[in-house]
Formats: sequence, C-alpha cells, structure tokens
Amino acid sequence: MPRLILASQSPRRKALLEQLGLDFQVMPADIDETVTPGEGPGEFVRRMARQKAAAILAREPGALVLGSDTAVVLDDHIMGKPRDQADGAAMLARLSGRSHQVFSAVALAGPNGVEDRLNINEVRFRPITPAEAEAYWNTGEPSDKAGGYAIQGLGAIFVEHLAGSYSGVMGLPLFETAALLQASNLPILTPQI
Ligand SMILES: Cc1cn([C@H]2C[C@H](O)[C@@H](COP(=O)(O)OP(=O)(O)OP(=O)(O)O)O2)c(=O)[nH]c1=O
Repeated sequence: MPRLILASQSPRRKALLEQLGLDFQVMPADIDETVTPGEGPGEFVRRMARQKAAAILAREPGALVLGSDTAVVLDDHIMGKPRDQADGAAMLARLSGRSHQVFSAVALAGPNGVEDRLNINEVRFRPITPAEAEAYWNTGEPSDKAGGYAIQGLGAIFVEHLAGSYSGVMGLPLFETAALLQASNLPILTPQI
C-alpha cells in the first residue's frame, strides 16, 4: 500500500484526518498563497490544495499526498487570517449577524496525477459585540484561523446555523477526502484480508 502524507502544518487537519483511522505522515508544504487577479474563491482554494499536494509529491515520489485549503468568503471576497487584534476585531464585526461562506478544497496527488474536490458551506453568525470580539481575540484562538474564528473552539458560540459540513469549515472536508482516498483504493471501511 502506498504511503499516505498530509501536506499541512495545521494541527486541525491532522486531527480530522485521524478520524478516518488511516496511518499517515505530516509534511508542511510551503507555497505562495496569493490570489490571482480575477480568481474566484473556489478556483483559489482548489489551486492551493493541488499545489500543496504536488509540492510534497515532488519530494516524496511514490507516496499519495493530500493537500487542503480553506477560505472564509464574505460578499465574494476572501478573508485571510487576521494580521493583528484590530484586523481580527474588524473581521468579526463584518461577520456579525449575517451569513458567510467557507470554501474548503482537498486534493490527492499520486502516481495517477492530481484529483480534487470542493466543499462549500454556509455559516450564519449571531450578532457579536465589540467587547466580545476583544475578549475572543484575547483567548488566542482566532490568530491563525481563516476568517478569525474556529468553529471547533469557543468560536462555536457565534455559529447560529451551518449548512454544509463541520469538517469542511474546520479545514479538511472528510466526506470529499474519503471519496478521493477510496477512489485510490485506500482502505476506509473495507474488510481486511
Ligand atoms: C473557519 C475555520 C478555519 N480554521 C483553520 C483551518 C486552517 O488551519 C486555517 C485556514 O488556513 P489554510 O491556509 O487553509 O491552512 P494552514 O495555513 O493553517 O495549513 P496548511 O496550509 O499547512 O495546510 O484556518 C479552523 O481551524 N476553524 C475554522 O472554523
């Protein structure tokens, strides 16, 4: 069976992939994550996921490599990770009391090329006061998260409604990931002989 590698530095993605019960290694992929002019959020996260997987496959030929990317999207604009407290507070103010989308892509690179899947989620936040935004920043949770919140942490208190997949919002859409892995004959819920 080929070696499976997760091309990510994100502890959240590692924890999510562990849910599938497979053995894998983790190797961070360092790529340029700049949006190309005119590129839509779906195209962007798919391109990033594919590039992360391809970058590690180039170093580890013979392996199967998963790459993933997540973007929080408000009014068709991609929100990155907050630069500082003021940026984090501004992001939460914009997300407050309305819906946004979370786009997550996963790609699998291996001997047969690269395949990817796109996962799109709709998340509605309750209104958030400036005092709450400041207190939330001070927990340390938002700083390395797209959109400046974590659904798997205290940020869950803002999530009034989710249409989509929890794992997709958190960073690795497991339905789509399993579909890619099963198409490459990795054993998920298959009897072992
Ligand atoms: C919206 C949201 C994002 N996130 C995180 C997942 C990702 O780690 C991060 C999105 O940034 P990414 O650039 O997709 O990923 P990353 O830089 O953390 O990791 P790598 O590129 O090495 O795979 O935001 C959450 O943990 N919870 C959430 O609810």
